[in-house]
Amino acid sequence: MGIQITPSILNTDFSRLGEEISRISSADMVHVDVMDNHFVPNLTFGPSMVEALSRATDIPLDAHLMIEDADRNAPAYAEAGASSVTFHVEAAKAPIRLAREIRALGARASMALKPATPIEPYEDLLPELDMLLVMTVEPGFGGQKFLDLCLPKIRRARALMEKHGVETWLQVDGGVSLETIERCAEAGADVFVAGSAVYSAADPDAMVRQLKATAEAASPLV
Ligand SMILES: O=C(CO)[C@H](O)[C@H](O)COP(=O)(O)O
Repeated sequence: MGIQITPSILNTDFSRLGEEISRISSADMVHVDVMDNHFVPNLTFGPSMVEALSRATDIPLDAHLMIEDADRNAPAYAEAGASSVTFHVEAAKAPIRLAREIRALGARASMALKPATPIEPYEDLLPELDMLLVMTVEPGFGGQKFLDLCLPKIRRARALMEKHGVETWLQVDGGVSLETIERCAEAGADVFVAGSAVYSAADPDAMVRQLKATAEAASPLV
């Protein structure tokens, strides 16, 4: 699949989301940050918004669920039309069963790790996942500073994927910009969420293309 850029719409104008998405036509996916005001101290979208967005664009929706009780709540986002559904392992009681349920509903199953959550206890889950998300900020808000301390985890995750021989995508999310994307790509990430970097640019679509070219130049995978 190569390098993918998935702009986050978290810091856009929610009163005109369709237009905001039409400004990033080069995006590989649209990253939809779902927050429940419990798992994180912020509140955003629910399944009905994902369903509405799926009608507003042909770009696949990448739903990142920062919500409690993922086992019960995540399948609704696959049913709502998200192409990829990411649950947090910290909020899931039975991650393997949940990943299988998401796949059975026709979506890509993905699991996220907060900055302090290690990958090693979950390496046997990798064959069950289409994508692993390594958070590079504390989840909850856009516009935060990239945490360099997460880079070793990205490297370890890539090494574990090679060890298990899986095709799982490795996504990074939080503080990704032209300044930080090279470090993530060099460490082995291949899917990049970028919110403020894209939407604060004068031409968001040109920024998507520039981020992609920068990551491609730095990636050992391409
Ligand atoms: O998951 C998130 C916050 O919890 C956002 O996707 C992320 O922070 C994107 O915004 P930015 O690129 O501005 O950091």
